[in-house]
Amino acid sequence: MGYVRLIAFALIALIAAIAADWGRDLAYSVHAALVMIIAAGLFIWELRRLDEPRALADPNEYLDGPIRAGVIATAFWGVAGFLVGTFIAFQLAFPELNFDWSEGYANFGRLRPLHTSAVIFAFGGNALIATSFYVVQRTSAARLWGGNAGWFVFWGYQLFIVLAATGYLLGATQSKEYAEPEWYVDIWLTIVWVVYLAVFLGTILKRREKHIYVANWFFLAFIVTVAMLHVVNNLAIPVSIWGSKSVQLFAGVQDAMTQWWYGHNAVGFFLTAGFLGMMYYFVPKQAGRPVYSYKLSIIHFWALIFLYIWAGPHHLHYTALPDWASTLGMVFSIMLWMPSWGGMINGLMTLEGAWDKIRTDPIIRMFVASLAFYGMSTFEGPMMSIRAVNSLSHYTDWTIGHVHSGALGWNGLITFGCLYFLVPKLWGRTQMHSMAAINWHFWLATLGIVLYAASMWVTGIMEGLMWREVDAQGFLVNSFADTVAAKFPMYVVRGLGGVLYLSGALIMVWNMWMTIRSPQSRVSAAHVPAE
Ligand code: HEM
Ligand code: HEM
Ligand SMILES: [Cu+2]
Repeated sequence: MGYVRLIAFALIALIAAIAADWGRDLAYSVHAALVMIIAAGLFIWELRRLDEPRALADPNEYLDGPIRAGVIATAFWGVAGFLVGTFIAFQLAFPELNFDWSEGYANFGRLRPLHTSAVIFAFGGNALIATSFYVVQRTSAARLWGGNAGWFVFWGYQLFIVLAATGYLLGATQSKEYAEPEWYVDIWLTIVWVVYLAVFLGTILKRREKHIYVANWFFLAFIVTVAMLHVVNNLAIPVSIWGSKSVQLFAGVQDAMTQWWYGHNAVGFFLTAGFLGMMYYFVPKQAGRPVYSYKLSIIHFWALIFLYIWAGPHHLHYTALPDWASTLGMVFSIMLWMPSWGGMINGLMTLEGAWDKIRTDPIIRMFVASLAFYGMSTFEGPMMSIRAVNSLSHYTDWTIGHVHSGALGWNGLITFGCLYFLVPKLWGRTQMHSMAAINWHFWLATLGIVLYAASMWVTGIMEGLMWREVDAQGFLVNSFADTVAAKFPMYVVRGLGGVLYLSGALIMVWNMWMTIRSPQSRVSAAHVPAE
């Protein structure tokens, strides 16, 4: 087995070396060189441990290594993504920050996809992979399936992130929002994702608990649907296998519809279903209370996944898309309000009998605030999907405000709560190093979100109204530049919101570091059924 791997690594290094040499563009050559270095490194590593005896893993212990790594990666990419977000926020306020010397690499246009991918896929994705591996093992009372495949998923996913991020800076993009990576990065992600699905499903199949806990339903829906979305939206033909450029299979409005079917369900399954999986395990655990209603969880699960899939056309109102399709998207979006609030209610009501914890437990407070923002953005979304409302909100900062109340509030806060839950558990500590620091994090993050969302609602509605303002003769009153100038103060406020949010995350990193570093005895990780 060791020799097979040696040969494989050698072959990959060789092919990558040729690809780096023949590469037709910079991003492709740099990526090939990177793959070559990694494969060569793995070759040497494999060679050096060839005749070392392999310690057999104890099948009665959970595989927590990839989860610990995932927790650290989540915090790391979170800070990186928030930092880029804050920087591009200031670039919009102060265009001089698009420096001449970094033009073509670090201007707004290149950094924006870096931000969105870093926060959604690197921060959110690592959080989802780590928590799903944690939850599926505990609720199945079984070790992660597939030996070290969990490690492959972790490292394979980090490689995907690095290829995507460096690709954007070097100019490789297929120009589809949230699906910017080019064809070979997409293929790599597909491989990693299929292994992820296998590890997750394998663990569920060998479970020693009769029931599949509801959190796993949500995680599974997330993994399966993202696989489907990713493959269909990335159907493309490379111009050459020695270059990064590719041509999309679909064209025109069909391509746009495929893209927003993908984009909207990235929200629905990546940023919602997966995170609801987190919610269903960590909120009851931290509150010490059972889930409010299993019946509700099943009803809102099926309603959510059935309705989300149809709502994509609300991103394409007033376009070449036929009216009926846009109406369909609008109707399904409005219906989506109900299952969304079903999830929020189930999470919040789990605290029944433990409401006092909002005052005493900063982690619970994060979960509750997160659910409140989830409720808020899933009320705002259906409203924005109404054609008449969308004619005002579309193209404005209102959309950006909507995005970030969901992303910073719901996804961000729930992830922080989970990290605070996981770090002491995974490193065998009784609790986080500083509870006061969690409190600080909570307030900095919340204030940051409020500044962000409030400023975007103000500029968004303002610019929407300015664009449509006409005088008595029917002429437009404002030029586009007028609206940009009017937005300046609000852009500064948004940037400050980012600074606050980022500072909170830095405090979390310090707190995690202090907790992991502190000398305490390790607790064993043996199976506890249905923990
Ligand atoms: C410190 C925190 C953050 C700041 C300051 C920030 C800032 C920004 C800025 C300035 C933009 C570009 C807006 C524009 O083009 O007008 C943006 C876009 C975006 N950000 Fe963030 N961001 C932050 C955190 C996050 C997080 C945590 C997520 C997701 C989990 C996120 C997801 C997005 C998305 C999806 C977009 C694209 C929105 C669209 O195209 O409608 N951001 N962000
Ligand atoms: C019932 C739930 C939701 C509905 C019906 C909904 C609906 C909408 C609508 C109508 C838009 C504006 C489209 C446009 O004018 O271009 C939008 C944009 C967006 N929403 Fe939501 N939303 C929902 C929940 C969420 C949540 C919870 C999040 C984040 C966690 C989110 C993230 C986004 C993002 C990232 C965009 C910007 C897409 C772009 O780049 O243009 N949405 N949503
Ligand atoms: Cu949508």
